[in-house]
Amino acid sequence: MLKYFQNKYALSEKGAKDLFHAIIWTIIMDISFMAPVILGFKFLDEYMGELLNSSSATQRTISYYAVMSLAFFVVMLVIGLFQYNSAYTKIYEESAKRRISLAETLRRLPLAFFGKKDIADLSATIMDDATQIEMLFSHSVPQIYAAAVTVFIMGVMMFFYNWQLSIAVFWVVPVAAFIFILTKSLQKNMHAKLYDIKRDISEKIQEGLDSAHEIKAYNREESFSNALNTQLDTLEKFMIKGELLIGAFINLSYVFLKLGLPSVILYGAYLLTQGEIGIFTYLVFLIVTARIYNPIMEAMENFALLLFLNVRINRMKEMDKMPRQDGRDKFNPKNYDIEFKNVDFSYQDGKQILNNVSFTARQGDVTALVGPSGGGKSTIAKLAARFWDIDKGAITLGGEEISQIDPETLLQYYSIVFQDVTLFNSSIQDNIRLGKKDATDEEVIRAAKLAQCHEFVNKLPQGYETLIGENGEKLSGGERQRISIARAILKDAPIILLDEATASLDAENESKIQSALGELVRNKTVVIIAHRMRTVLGADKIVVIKDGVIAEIGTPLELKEKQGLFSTMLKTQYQNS
Ligand SMILES: Nc1ncnc2c1ncn2[C@@H]1O[C@H](COP(=O)(O)OP(=O)(O)OP(=O)(O)O)[C@@H](O)[C@H]1O
Repeated sequence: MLKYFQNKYALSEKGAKDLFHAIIWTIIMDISFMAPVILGFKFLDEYMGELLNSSSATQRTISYYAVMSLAFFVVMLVIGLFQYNSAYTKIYEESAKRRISLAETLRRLPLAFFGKKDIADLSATIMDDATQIEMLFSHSVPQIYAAAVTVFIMGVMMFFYNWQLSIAVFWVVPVAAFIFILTKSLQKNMHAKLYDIKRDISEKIQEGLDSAHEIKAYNREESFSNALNTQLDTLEKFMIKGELLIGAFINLSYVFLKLGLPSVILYGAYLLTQGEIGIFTYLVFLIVTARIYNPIMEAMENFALLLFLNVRINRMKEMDKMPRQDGRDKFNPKNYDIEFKNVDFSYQDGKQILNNVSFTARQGDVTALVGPSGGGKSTIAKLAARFWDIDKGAITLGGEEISQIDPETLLQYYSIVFQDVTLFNSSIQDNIRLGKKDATDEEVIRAAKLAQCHEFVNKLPQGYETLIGENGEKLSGGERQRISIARAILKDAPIILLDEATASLDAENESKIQSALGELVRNKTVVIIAHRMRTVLGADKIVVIKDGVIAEIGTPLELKEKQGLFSTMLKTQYQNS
């Protein structure tokens, strides 16, 4: 049973146990709620009997039942507390664990995953789905199981009490359940589709927020909001259609359930007139019948919600299956040479991007990756830092395969300066300090000076304390890039991965960044994605990548003399400059 809960609802072992306890306590609570009715009848039975017999015990009977009622009240209160604790407190604890485990899954996903995968989808799974699941587990799941067991127990008791009237009470249940089950696959499909539509809408909104500048700059506001409105219209129409269709079926099954009470009234009256049952039995059945359908209806409503839960749980299971990156925490490479050995690689879409790539980037050398756009240069740089795991071959650092090293441990040895600099909405000082969180103010300023930041920072109103806005929006492109270089200088990692994207900068900014880079790369293993031939000519080794394979490899001089792709690129760039 526990294993079943674990698999079906993606729970931890403890979570499955807690759910089981919650169900048991809800059953006890449901049954205890029937107790006042039974007690009431017992009282009426005795009291009326005593009244009719003019017995003197009436007063004692009232006191006895008053004490019993009080005792039941206390017992129900205690049961209620246990039920609340098991169904709510424990389930919220499980939910907190679930969120942490999802976050842990995210932490273990390949870093590059976050570049492509929609963040809206991931955050929806962690926050929204986890909240919905939490609600359903505390409010619905225990109630469904408990209702089924409670109604079964009550049914058996009633059957033994009077089987003929019990048939009048329960004949409607299988009919209503049958109609309800007919809608199950309809509801399942509807929930899955609804979930997809909602996800698309949140992705669209996220996209709008991310590219608000571009949308404005290219005057796309109208077409963007039209597209969003169309999606919202689809959602509305789909929800109305689904509600009408499913609502019709569900109401039909409720109507059938309600037929139970008239059945008992009529059939009971018949049995009464035939003298087969007494008035007391008739009344007991009438009152119990009036109550017994409520848990069944509640269970049906909850069951409908549960179908929605499946969609969300499947989404979580999907996330659990994503490729995780694990590895050793302990790593002391004997040197910082990075070696690619016959590496094949494809992204998740399966299209092969790199084919049999082999080269070594030696410690103390600058290794430049050059080649036509889309050839695979950035992919190689990202693979060198284990942003993704490769399909074939090996990538080693200091002779050890990086696929065996925990990514967080590995990244301690890297400073990465890519084109798309990410800055945080805090002070310049904090943004630089990201490179080394315990750096002193002096160290931060030293790195800023080396990265040619000090001058522009001093001109800002609050200097290093100046808040730079979302992703550094208050800074120029060159300034943002120099801050990211300062960060890398502060980190002082032995390996530098650098996307030298300075082509679009003005001459002054470019030369400033050049001198900052010169400082950064001194005596390190440097892999640079080079766009300008000036940098390339100073490199120790050039690797020319075209269509995912190494077209040429050698020193600048060797490649110039070879008169191949590199020499053509060199000439083209000189002609254009
Ligand atoms: N996350 C990704 N998922 C799927 N394909 C990708 C992903 N990133 C890159 N690609 C594809 O891999 C190929 C190589 O891309 P990459 O960015 O490595 O090339 P590049 O040589 O650095 O190009 P550029 O000089 O234009 O930056 C391209 O065809 C690109 O479309």
